[in-house]
Amino acid sequence: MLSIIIPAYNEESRIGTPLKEFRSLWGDAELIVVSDGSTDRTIEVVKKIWPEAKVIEIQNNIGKGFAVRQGVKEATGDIICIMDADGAAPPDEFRKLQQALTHCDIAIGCRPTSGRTFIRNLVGKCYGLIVRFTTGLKVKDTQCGFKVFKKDCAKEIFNACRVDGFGIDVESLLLAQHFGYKVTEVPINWREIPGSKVNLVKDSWRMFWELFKAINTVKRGMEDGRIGLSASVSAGHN
Ligand SMILES: Nc1nc2c(ncn2[C@@H]2O[C@H](COP(=O)(O)OP(=O)(O)O[C@H]3O[C@H](CO)[C@@H](O)[C@H](O)[C@@H]3O)[C@@H](O)[C@H]2O)c(=O)[nH]1
Repeated sequence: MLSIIIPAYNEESRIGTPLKEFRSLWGDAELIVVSDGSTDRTIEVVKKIWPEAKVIEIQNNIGKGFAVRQGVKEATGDIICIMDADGAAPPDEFRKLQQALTHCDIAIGCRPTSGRTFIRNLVGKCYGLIVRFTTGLKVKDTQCGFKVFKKDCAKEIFNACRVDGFGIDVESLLLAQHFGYKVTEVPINWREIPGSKVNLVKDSWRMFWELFKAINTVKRGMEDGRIGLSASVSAGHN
């Protein structure tokens, strides 16, 4: 079974299209939408299109990372897909990531760079370089909002995650690297959808701070034994 987790903050105008598209192809999936502090009709739109959806509503706005962690806790599917609410990833791209899971634990979309504004591209490239330099991660597109995990691996990783904002994308991959999970990047089609919630000034600072925090959390977790090799990897099941 597939669980789809969507962190959503004031997404009434964007979430409808991807929900309709995904429902037509993956209608049996368990959909979990996590909204923290949305002040618009996001939840109504979700319930109208996908009445069986599990909706987690939190009163205050905390951030995408916090929302994703709550969603993963609730997920029961064997495969967990975490995706953005804007519908940038066409639904049939899921097949490519699902196929990749036959030889890895985490498959993440790798987006074409066309379609983004110059400044967004520049900030994204600088952030990516700093991430690779400070963490040794080999992943090119850590921030892609379309990622698929095997269930146990998602549960272990997100249970150890601590950051609440957009830094979760890097923290989860950093933990995957430390636990010894195999990550594959898969080139996917992508549609740039207007209406991003990312504030280039405020969120960039927060993402750098969360990168620093994630590196430290992993380091401390390894020192105190909270973070070690994953149970399945150390048992040789991988
Ligand atoms: N629950 C919740 N969800 C949030 C919040 N902030 C953003 N989100 C959700 O996070 C997703 C990504 O936000 P977008 O508004 O679509 O921004 P984007 O520019 O397309 O995001 C890109 O950059 C982010 C930062 O690098 C990436 O995290 C994201 O996956 C994507 O690549 C959307 O589903 C949005 O609703 C929040 O505070 N709470």
